[in-house]
Amino acid sequence: MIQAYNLNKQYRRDSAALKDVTIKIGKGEFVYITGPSGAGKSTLLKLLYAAEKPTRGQILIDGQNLTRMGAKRIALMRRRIGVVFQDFKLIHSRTVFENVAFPLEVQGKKRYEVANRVYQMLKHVGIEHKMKRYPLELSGGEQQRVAIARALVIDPLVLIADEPTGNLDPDNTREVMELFKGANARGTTVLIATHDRDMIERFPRRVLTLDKGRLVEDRMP
Ligand SMILES: Nc1ncnc2c1ncn2[C@@H]1O[C@H](COP(=O)(O)OP(=O)(O)OP(=O)(O)O)[C@@H](O)[C@H]1O
Repeated sequence: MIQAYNLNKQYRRDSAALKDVTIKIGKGEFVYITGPSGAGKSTLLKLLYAAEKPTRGQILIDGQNLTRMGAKRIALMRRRIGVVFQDFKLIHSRTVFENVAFPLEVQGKKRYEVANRVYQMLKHVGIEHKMKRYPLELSGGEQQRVAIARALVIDPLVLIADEPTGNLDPDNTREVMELFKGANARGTTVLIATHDRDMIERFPRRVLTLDKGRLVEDRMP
């Protein structure tokens, strides 16, 4: 599903955020990316969802070479990737419902289908009673669930989450993990960057460890 070969990323000439990272992640896998602060976790994810370009190396997603795609094809590929950011990146001027509807509208789905799927997804993450509220009227855990609903509503091929539980209490963390596990059980490949050792121990899965931009360990549970 995801193949990355000899990925290098230099934001500045004199330092590399990623050095020769090669990874293969199969369809339906659930993978953690861990490592100390500054190790390159967010950078790796950004390359995989094409928010940044590698300085060197190749990325194939579902057999398609991301590094050779033009802007249009990248936009099409992005529609198949759900991303959950640590700071949620919800649109504050839109309601919860509108935030989750957005990726479906971009796909050109019909209005009744959008309404139906958004409602089902909000119910799934347990936040349908707040669908008319605006993001800043919600707690951090609630906003996180909206962000997850927005990522999952498109039934993504790949779900990418950067420190998704960084600001959550243990109960919310558990619920978020259940949502990710559910998406994974339905066939979505899941990639999570995290510092949270507890989470990895509680839900053991494959762990890729980065350190100073290098992949230093690839461990199966
Ligand atoms: N936009 C940028 N411009 C310049 N340097 C950057 C940029 N983004 C990241 N870096 C540098 O690249 C390195 C890797 O950063 P990255 O954010 O990928 O690490 P991380 O493992 O996700 O860290 P954290 O756990 O603290 O979020 C760091 O040295 C960081 O300073």
